[in-house]
Amino acid sequence: MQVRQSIHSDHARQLDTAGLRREFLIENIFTADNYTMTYSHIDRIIVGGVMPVRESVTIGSEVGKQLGVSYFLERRELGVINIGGPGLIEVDGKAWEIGNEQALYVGMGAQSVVFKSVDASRPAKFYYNSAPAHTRYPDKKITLEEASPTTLGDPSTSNRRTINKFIVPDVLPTCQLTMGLTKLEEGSLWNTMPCHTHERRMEVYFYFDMDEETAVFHMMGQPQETRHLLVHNEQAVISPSWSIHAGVGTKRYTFIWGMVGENQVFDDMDHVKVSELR
Ligand SMILES: O=C[C@H](O)[C@@H](O)CC(=O)C(=O)O
Ligand SMILES: [Zn+2]
Repeated sequence: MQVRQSIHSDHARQLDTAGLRREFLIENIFTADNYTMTYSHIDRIIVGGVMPVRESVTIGSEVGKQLGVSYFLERRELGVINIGGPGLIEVDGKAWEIGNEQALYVGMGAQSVVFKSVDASRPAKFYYNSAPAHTRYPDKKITLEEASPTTLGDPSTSNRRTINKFIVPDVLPTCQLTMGLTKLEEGSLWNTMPCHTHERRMEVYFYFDMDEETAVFHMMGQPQETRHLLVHNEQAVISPSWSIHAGVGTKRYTFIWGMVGENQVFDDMDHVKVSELR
C-alpha cells in the first residue's frame, strides 16, 4: 500500500515536474494476478486496480492491519468498474458477473471480496475506489444502460463526450462514494473544459483506452496557478478540492472519475471561466 499525504496548494505550486508526479500521479494501476493500492489522506480515498489473470485475487487481512481493522471493508465501501474482459467478483460467497464497462458497488461490512477473470487471454481489469463508510447499503451491479448516459459538449470545442453515472444517488444509495465513466467521441480531445473546482469534494481521475503513443495533458492546480501532468494509458490522478481537473488528449480517450466528500450532488461545482484561467 502506497500512502499519499494531503497537500496544501501553497506547497503544490512550488513543485517541479517530478514533484507534481510524485504527489498527484499514480503510474501503475494494474499488475497481473495482484492488486495495487494507493491510500490518499485526502478524504481517505483508496484507489487501485485488481487484475486477476490465472489466479483469483483477494484484498486480504494484510490490508486490515494497515487500516487498523480486521478486514478491508469493515468500515469502508467499495466501487469497482471493469475495463477489461469478463470477470467475477465474489462477495461473501455470492458471485457477481461483471463484464466490460459494468460496475459493482459493495457495501460496508463485506468480509470477503474475491476477484476472478473468466478468460486468462482476456483478463478482467477492475479499477476501484473505496471510501470510509458508516452504514451498510446493499451491494448492486450497475450496467452501462443503468448509468443514465448523457452526451454533451460540441465538436467545435473538441469535447463531445458521454458521461455515464454508475454510482450516483439516482442509481443507488452509498455513504459518500460516487463514480462514473466519461467517453470521448472520435476527434474529441477535451474533458471538463470550461473547468471547475469543488471545495466540498475531492476527485480521482483514471485515464484509459489509450494507445501507446498517446498522452493526456491533465490540467491541475488552482484556477490562476495551473500546472499539468503528462498522463499515459491506465494511470490515475489525485485531484484535491482546490484543484481544477480537466484534460486534453493527443487522441480521444476514456476516463473514470470518482468523488468523495461533503455531498453527492453531481452539479455542485464552482465553474471557472476560461478567461479567468492563468
Ligand atoms: O465533478 C464532475 C467530474 O469532474 C466529471 O464528472 C466531469 C466529466 O466527466 C466531464 O465533464 O467530462
Ligand atoms: Zn469535478
